[in-house]
Amino acid sequence: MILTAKDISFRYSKKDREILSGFSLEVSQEEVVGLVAPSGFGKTTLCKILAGYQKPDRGEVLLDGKPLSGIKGPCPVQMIWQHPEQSVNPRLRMREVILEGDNIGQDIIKGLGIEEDWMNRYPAELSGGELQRFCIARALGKSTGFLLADEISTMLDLITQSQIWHFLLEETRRRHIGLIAVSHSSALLDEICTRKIELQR
Ligand SMILES: Nc1ncnc2c1ncn2[C@@H]1O[C@H](COP(=O)(O)OP(=O)(O)OP(=O)(O)O)[C@@H](O)[C@H]1O
Repeated sequence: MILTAKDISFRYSKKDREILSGFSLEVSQEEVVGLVAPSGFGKTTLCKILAGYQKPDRGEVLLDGKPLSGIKGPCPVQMIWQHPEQSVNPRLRMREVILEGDNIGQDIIKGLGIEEDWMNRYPAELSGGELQRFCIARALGKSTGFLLADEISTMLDLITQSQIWHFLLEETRRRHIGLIAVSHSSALLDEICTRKIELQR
C-alpha cells in the first residue's frame, strides 16, 4: 500500500492562519519517515488529517489511490497520540480498551511488557508509560498498514523508550507497516528513520 497526502491545505477556522498549505507526501509500507518542525508548525494536525480524524479544506488523503474516507471497517492508518490519557475512554477497563483495536494478539501485549494485572484496571490507575503501551498495542491491529507515532515516548524513561521503540520497529518491519514518527529528538529520528521531512511554514 502507498499512503498519499495530495495537496493538503488546512486551517482550524477562517480567522486563523493556514497551518498546511498545498502539502504533499507519499509513504510506502517499507519506510520509517520522520516528521520534523518546531512546536506549533502543524505536525499533530497533519497526523490527524492523515489518520482521517480531521478533514482537510483542500486536497485528499489516499490509500493506493483511493480516498481514505471511503474505507469501510478498521482504518488501516492508525495514530498513537502524544497524551495517552486523552486518547482512552476513562470509563473502560484496559481489557476493553484493547478490544477497541482490531484483533490485538497476545504477542503484541507481551512484546510491549503489558502485565496481566493491568488489564482489570481503569486508565486512571496506570502510569502514563503503562497507559501508552496499551495505546500502542491498540493501534497495532491486524488491518494496520500505516502507523503515525506523534511524540509517543516523551513521558517515558530512557530504558522504557528504548524497549518500546525496539519492539515497534521490529513489529512494523516484520509486518511491513509504514511508520511516520514525530519527535523533537533528532537523535531518535536519526536512529530510526529511513528519511526525514521538514514541515515548512
Ligand atoms: N483544535 C484546534 N483549534 C484551533 N487551533 C488549533 C487546534 N489544534 C491546534 N491548533 C493550532 O494549530 C497549530 C498547529 O498545532 P499542532 O498541534 O499541529 O502543532 P505541532 O507541530 O504538533 O506542535 P507541538 O510540537 O507543540 O506538538 C498551533 O498553532 C495550534 O495552536
